[in-house]
Amino acid sequence: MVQSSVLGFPRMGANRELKKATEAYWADKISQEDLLKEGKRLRLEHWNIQKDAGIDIIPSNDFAYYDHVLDHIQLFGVVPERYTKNNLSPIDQYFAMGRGLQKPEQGVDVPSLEMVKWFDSNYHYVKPTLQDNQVFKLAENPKPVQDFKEAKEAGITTRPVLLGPVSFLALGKADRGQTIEPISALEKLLPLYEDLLKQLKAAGAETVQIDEPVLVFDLQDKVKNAFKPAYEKLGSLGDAAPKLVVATYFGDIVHNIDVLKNLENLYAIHVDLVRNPEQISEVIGALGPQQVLSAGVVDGRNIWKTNFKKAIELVETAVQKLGKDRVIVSSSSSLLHTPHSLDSEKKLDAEVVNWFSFAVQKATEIAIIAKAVNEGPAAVREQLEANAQSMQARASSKQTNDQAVKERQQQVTSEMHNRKSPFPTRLAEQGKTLKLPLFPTTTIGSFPQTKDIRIQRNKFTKGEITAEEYEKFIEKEIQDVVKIQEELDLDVLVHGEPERNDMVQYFGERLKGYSFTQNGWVQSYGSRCVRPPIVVGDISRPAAMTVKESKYAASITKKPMKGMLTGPITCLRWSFPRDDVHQSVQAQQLALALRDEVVDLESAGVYVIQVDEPALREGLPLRSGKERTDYLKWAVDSFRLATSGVQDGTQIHSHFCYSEFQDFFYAIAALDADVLSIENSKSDAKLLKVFEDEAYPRHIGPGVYDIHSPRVPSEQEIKDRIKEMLQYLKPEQLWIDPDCGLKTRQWKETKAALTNMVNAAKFYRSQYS
Ligand code: MET
Ligand SMILES: [Zn+2]
Repeated sequence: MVQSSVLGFPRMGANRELKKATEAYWADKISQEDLLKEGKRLRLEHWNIQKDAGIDIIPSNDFAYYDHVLDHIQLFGVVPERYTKNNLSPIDQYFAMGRGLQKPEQGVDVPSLEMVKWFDSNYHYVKPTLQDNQVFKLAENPKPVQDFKEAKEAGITTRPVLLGPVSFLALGKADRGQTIEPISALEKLLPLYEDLLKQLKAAGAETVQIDEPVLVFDLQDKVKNAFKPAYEKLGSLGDAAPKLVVATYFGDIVHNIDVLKNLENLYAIHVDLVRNPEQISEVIGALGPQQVLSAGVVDGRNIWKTNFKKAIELVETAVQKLGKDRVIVSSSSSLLHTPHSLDSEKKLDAEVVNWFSFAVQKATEIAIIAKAVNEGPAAVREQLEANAQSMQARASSKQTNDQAVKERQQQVTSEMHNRKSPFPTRLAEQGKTLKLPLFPTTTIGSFPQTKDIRIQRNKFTKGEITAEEYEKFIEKEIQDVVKIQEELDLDVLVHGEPERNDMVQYFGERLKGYSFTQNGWVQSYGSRCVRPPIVVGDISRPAAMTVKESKYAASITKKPMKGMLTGPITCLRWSFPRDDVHQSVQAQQLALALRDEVVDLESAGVYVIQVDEPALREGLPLRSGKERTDYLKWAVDSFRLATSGVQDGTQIHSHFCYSEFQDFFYAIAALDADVLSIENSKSDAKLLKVFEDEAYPRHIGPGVYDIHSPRVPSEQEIKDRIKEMLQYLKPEQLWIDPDCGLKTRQWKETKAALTNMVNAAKFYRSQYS
């Protein structure tokens, strides 16, 4: 029989209970025991949901209190010494690596490990950080075994999920000052996997899902060559270990298929057939005579209902070649990237809600597809009919098509993508308007989103306060942050974004063509969740979106005020995009809406405008080639279309919260932004060399401190960072700013950190002028 499986389930809970519990724990409001209890409750709830949906193969160890890669870091003892020397409890050590820990009274002050995007998703994982003489050590009572037993006690036999050894290392890096190539440690790491697999088997696990998502990349030879021997070794454990299901997702693996050939001891291979359905025949061709195909046909990355007809056809193709016993129907990836359940959505438009499916519903879809294949369509006739109707209704809905938007798109010309003059001319003009000192200081936009802000916003949403009252409150907030920034003596101010619930949602709510959920939260990193809006139709801007607040902020200070917008690619990437129209079309619609906004800001007297594009890089197709070139072309075009409507004296900034520009530099340069702010505090300043090598002429503010952590960097630390930066960047080119916005921080640490930052900038200012 075809079996149904899920690769992973969202962790947060129906009402983000995990977020609430971890944050309460961090704030010393609940005990460690309470936190662990809540974790257990959530795991059980999620297993039961999947069981009730009819899923045959339910994952365990997909749950994590912060991040599943961080779980593996601790599991294998890849814990840098700075986190081990304070005798923290295991979970405190874990959180210290995830988010840093500063407890002066206990003499603890450690920054977090680096956190980066998980493939091309908006989930972030903590990077395994290795030492030159890395020693691995399997944790006692390993979490995957604990979780398996926990489920078993509750009567559910799960399939534990592990991140595979090759991916674990390939996704890691050498610690600062170390030179180890992580993959070189594979041989030392493998025995721990062997040990772990044996323990899982002893606990009763029959199969294990080993994720090797790096197989979708173009791999370095060293990594690629490491695969076969590693899995020959793990596969050779025979009955001493569970059967291995090697899972890949977010791309095709055809270019790496040779490493999986003739590994007869692998029980199954999982592939993402939503992204790359065409890989099915080659993957089937590479399977050995007993091996099983796990067919990922229900999208783990979006919220659209699965087209049953197509999915069933795909599974049938596999069944015809392999037989029912050698096919598993599955989610394409973990469902981590999709919200928990549609059940709590009471306010969605009735027409639109019928097009959606969240994690709980997707689990049911998987079970239905398996049933249709096993028992024939008649067994699920009603569901199939309802599904076909929904597909039909969406395709022909008025909500998806807007003629005026389409016409405007036809009128876009190539000149609309260019600023009036080249950068040197613009710089001179901007110098006259803005009169900035050397090493200008600024922040990235948001200031702490205090409890009070959230309370007032909630009251406003619920209609408990009037629009005027809310507006007054926002104005007061803006006054406060402007005053604080003036006191801190920052050079380019921001209004602090108090009116924004989220940098994408806020814009989505003001654009036509979008739909919103009440509770569609998706984990972004740690306890942080986002609620991506959903693009359902053609996009346009009925009215100005940010002008009121920015104009007000500019009116109450003599210093330059920076207007703050989210760029077209980020709006698109951090929404759930349509799957019925190419993303380049959606990006251009967003760009046109933002272009109007940029021009309106300028007309309102805002002469510095930052258009954030933190998602630009994550949208980069995972492999080089035509797909990537095409993406870069339309992504860069959409940014330029959005920002090129202004005069030379208006300064366009852009912001990216990552520093890996190596494969990407030309796109960043092609944006033609006057100033870039980038994340840099946790990476080697050497990465900035690319700007020097390429003689990048425009201005750059590499972040001087980490904003994910409450830790306050000292003035000296910031000076040291600036000094490193000056090895690669010219003084007249350098801006001083934090890595990213400060909305997740508290005021106390924010003021302290910015004071140190401004002092460090002033120090260099006096040195160089
Ligand atoms: C993830 S990038 C965030 C940029 C935004 N302007 C902020 O400061 O929050
Ligand atoms: Zn950022």
